[in-house]
Amino acid sequence: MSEINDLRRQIEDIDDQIVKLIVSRFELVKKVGEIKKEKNLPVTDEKREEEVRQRWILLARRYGLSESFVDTFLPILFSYSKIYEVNSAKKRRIVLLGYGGMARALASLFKLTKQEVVITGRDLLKAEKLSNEFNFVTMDILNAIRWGELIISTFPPAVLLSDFSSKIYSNIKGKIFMDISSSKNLVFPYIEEKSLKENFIYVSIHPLFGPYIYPVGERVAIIPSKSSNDDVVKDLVKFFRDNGLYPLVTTLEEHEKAMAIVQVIPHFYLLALSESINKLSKELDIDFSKYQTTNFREVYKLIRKINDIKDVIMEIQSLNPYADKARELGVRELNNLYNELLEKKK
Ligand SMILES: O=C(O)C(=O)C[C@]1(C(=O)O)C=C[C@@H](O)C=C1
Repeated sequence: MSEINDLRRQIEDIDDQIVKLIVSRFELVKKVGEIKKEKNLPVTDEKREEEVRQRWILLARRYGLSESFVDTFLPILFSYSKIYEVNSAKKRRIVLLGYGGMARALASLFKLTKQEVVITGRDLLKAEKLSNEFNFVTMDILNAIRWGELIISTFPPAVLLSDFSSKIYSNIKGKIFMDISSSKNLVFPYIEEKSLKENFIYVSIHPLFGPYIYPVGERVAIIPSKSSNDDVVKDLVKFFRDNGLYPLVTTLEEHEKAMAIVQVIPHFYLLALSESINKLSKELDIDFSKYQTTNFREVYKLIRKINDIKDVIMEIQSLNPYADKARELGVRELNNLYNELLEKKK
């Protein structure tokens, strides 16, 4: 036993050093973040991440560490580096409409950059619960939009198109309003028209990440409308960059096409895959959880994630204008593969 204890003491010594070294690394990363902010550069530098990864792989080979350790550890290290890199940004009066997962993700970023945030919605108790999590403030909707300067709605499309939201649109003259819908085909023209009529500035955004906190370095698509000019867009690009995201200015059409590729098809396959796995395991009467391969574990993680946000996923499937085309193609490709494999058997 004393031998184990002795070894454990040595392990603890090494842990002390690892933690100290990681913190020293973060201190340096923080300085990189300050320079990037001065130079208006985004937090994420994918090219540099690949360079760092290649160095780590060489080191791993030299010292006999498995490469899979590198590929598991480095993404975690990078994601925490990015949190350290986000500094306080110019203070804006931000109103978050809604208190779901995406509101929480955005609130966590605004906490890092020390923004002034009011969280509101139809249920003020729920709004208050989220506000308390980040030490922000809750007000009723009308007071909040009177106070705010940037209004970010996390409401679903049906709410954005309702009389309830019309009341908001008619009380935000001169302010910037953003929605975060994944499919914008219905809501964009509707809010754009409202913005021209009610004299507010509409810029549609789509955070390209899920409802997880501290999404530093993730992308956000920005879609200008007829009521926004170049200065507003430039200001928002800087705003999102300073708040730790990677802004991408695009058009409504390009956005919807891109989402057909990166959301509609993958979600469609994953939902079908989820059902197929469940049904086959029942039919064959096998508890597959005992037999998870590493790849299966990754795939199943994704399946669980998308099942958690099934409402949003079904909404995208029904609202994206290219969804029918994407799904038809998806089914056709499955059939082709099925036939190809059948042919091989003959
Ligand atoms: O070198 C940089 O630019 C950093 O910000 C540091 C670092 C890292 O942790 O090594 C973190 C994030 C970037 O995406 C790339 C690399």
